Amino acid sequence: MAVIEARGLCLDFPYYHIGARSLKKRLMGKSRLHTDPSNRIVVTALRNLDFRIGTGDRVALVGPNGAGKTTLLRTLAGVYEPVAGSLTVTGQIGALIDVAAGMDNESTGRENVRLRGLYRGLTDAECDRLAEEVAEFAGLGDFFDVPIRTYSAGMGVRLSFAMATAMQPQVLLMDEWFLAGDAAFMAKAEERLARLVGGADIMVVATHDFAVVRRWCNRAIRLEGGMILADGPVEEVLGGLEATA
Ligand SMILES: Nc1ncnc2c1ncn2[C@@H]1O[C@H](COP(=O)(O)OP(=O)(O)OP(=O)(O)O)[C@@H](O)[C@H]1O
Repeated sequence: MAVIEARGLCLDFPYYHIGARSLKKRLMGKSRLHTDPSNRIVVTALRNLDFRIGTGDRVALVGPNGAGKTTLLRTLAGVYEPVAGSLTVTGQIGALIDVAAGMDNESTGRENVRLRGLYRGLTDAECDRLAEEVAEFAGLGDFFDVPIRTYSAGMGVRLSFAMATAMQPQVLLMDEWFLAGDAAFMAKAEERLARLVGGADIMVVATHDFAVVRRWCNRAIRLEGGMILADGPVEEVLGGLEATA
């Protein structure tokens, strides 16, 4: 059974390159910036978050630009380490967050898929099958056997999507880029996405698109300034957001 539990979760980003004292003074008036014990400026991206997400929850992270949605997703995926509080994620994670995350630019599409499969503990034959399956869905033709640094943005999305959706996770974490494919690809992708979401115990998606929230989610967490302003059924949380828009 999959569970995500956060207690007093906090995350800061240090700004290493900001050294000038006058600049520091100017920035310090802003509420999310402060200095750490080493006198570096840090921005508080997530503040004191408490929540529990359990099996069956399809959660939308909503809120304005800079609210902390992507940072929270990446923290759930283990990309960032909290600076305070605790976070427990039980269940195998599948992340559709950064298109190129975990990919080697100099390797081909096929090599990248095989590497991912080996990392997940698949046998050689299973990796071959996985590569064939991804190749067919991504529809990259001969480009599947060319280094991925030569891919266009759309080709990168196709490969990442096909790869990320080829293995069923228990905890599915998604940023809204999955909607960015071309129309023909998305028509094909939607069915696969629905299967992936249906097969996951937990889904968390960061999005600005209320239609996406209403279609795919049963719960929404509203973030602003790195804090949780509301957490509950979709209509309740979106209603609060629409009222303040
Ligand atoms: N790598 C980073 N280094 C420094 N600050 C960062 C970094 N990533 C995010 N931040 C800061 O953390 C805060 C939250 O950003 P985040 O990207 O999580 O917001 P978001 O809600 O996903 O916004 P958007 O809707 O614009 O994608 C912002 O103040 C941002 O400037």
